[in-house]
Amino acid sequence: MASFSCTLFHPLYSKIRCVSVSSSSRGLAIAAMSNNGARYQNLEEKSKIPHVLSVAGSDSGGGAGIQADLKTCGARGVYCSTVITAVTAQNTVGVQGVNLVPEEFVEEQLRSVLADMQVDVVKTGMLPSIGVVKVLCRVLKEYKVQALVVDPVMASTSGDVLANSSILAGLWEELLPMADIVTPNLKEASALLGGVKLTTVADMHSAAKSIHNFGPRHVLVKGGDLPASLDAVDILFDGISFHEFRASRIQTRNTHGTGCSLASCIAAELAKGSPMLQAVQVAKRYVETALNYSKDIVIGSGPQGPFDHLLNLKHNFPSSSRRRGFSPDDLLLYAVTDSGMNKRWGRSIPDAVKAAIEGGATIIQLREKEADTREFVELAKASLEICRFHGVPLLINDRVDVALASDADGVHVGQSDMSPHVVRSLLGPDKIIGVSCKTPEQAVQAWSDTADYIGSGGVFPTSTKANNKTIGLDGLKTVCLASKLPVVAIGGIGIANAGSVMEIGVPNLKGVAVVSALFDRECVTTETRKLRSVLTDVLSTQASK
Ligand SMILES: Nc1ncnc2c1ncn2[C@@H]1O[C@H](COP(=O)(O)OP(=O)(O)O)[C@@H](O)[C@H]1O
Ligand SMILES: Cc1ncc(COP(=O)(O)O)c(N)n1
Repeated sequence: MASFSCTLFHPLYSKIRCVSVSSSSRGLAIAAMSNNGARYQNLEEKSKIPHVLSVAGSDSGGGAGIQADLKTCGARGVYCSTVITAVTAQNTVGVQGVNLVPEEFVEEQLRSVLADMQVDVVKTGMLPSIGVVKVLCRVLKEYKVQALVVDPVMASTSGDVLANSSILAGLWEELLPMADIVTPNLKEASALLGGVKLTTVADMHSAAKSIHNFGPRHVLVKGGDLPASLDAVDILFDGISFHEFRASRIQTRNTHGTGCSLASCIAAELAKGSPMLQAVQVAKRYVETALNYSKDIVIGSGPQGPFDHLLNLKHNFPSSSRRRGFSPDDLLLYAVTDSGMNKRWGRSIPDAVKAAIEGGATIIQLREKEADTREFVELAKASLEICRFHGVPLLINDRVDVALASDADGVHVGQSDMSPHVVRSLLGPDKIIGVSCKTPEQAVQAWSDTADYIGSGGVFPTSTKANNKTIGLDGLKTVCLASKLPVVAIGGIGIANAGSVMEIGVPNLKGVAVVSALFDRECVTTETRKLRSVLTDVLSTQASK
């Protein structure tokens, strides 16, 4: 094994550092580091967040080990600190190299974190030598934590050895008796039991019971590798009863790191205060969802890829139809669908969307006041496919749930709908949020509520919205002048008056939103094309001034 030349691990490094905290008690360490212990402890009570310490190896491929633990805890809303026991050169093909961190430096990392950082749960992964196991057990005896989760990592799924059998004695005699749960896969369970063959769910039951004799409070034997099993079955034994956790087996090559992620998710749930059974249940569901979500992503060319812990990669970057960011110019010709009108003309909503885009609409909003939720989601998904193909953003009127379920590009809300601030917290930083505003005060509020644009109107009387007060061109201009956000005008706008709206002379008025003038007509494409040409003429006149 290669030796370390990196300064980080140089023995001198510890000498030139400031005095380390040597208190053996977490509470004492915190008080010692504060000028005002009482005030600090008060703060601790108020803002304490669940904290998992992962003691594991680094996986350069980012799918397993420390990297999986960090991502899993992040996804579950739990803070994760790390003690690195080994650095591996690893990818989707296998493990090309392993470099061990010296035991003394593992100990130094452990003490740094445990003395200071209020760890709730310790989760262990790759412990590459008996020396590291012993150091860990010694240090853990000094610091009280709520729970210890042991994933007895011995080999990667590619079959490469990450810890040899010399660590077994340390597991049997010292670590397992301290563990609240140990989570071996079939091979690890077999190794812990001296090489017995495990090929059925019944074998998993008896293995869990035998491993329990080493002293852990719970044993979870994972069946990800159970041959010929349609489901992914895991067996938990708590010393009295067996519990079976079953998930459908996801057909995917992206299962690298499932074991690490399951264990760190259990640790995260325990840190939040869940009982063991519930923690395992949530963790199992988390892994299944993440695998299902990322079953088709392609990272690396080897036989085993990582999965998407944050359930986000595919979401944000569909390879062929990636959505670009929002631009105020998207507001130029804003088409708002109305199911009643389209039905009258014998058109489905996706057909209406397609026709509007072909005529030159630059953004689409689905406004469905009558559709059932399930139908609305399906309409949104079908419309989104068309919008993505043409690079046109799709927004949903009012229904944040439908936007989330369909992965639409954003939501438009009114003054009595969910606050844009809350919508933002649900949709995240990338989605587009629009707000209807009639007054300058509402426009200012929309900006501080993190909206992307405002819709202002009704500019002219309209039959589309009952009891809607009109603000006229003067009202529109007042709102635009107060707004730091781009504005789209709405309400009774069509080919005949769109020019007069765009000519009110405020630079942040970026376009017109139209319902009846496009969709209460026989040919949506023709009407959209005519309106687009009016708007293009206004823009070119403005540009030439
Ligand atoms: N293809 C799959 N579909 C669904 N769940 C799976 C799949 N493969 C593994 N799991 C689950 O992932 C978790 C980790 O199991 P396993 O892959 O056996 O561990 P390890 O990564 O330690 O080998 C278990 O809950 C297992 O049931
Ligand atoms: C650093 C490190 N720790 C753990 C694993 C096990 O993960 P898997 O069984 O999914 O290969 C790994 N491959 N690398």
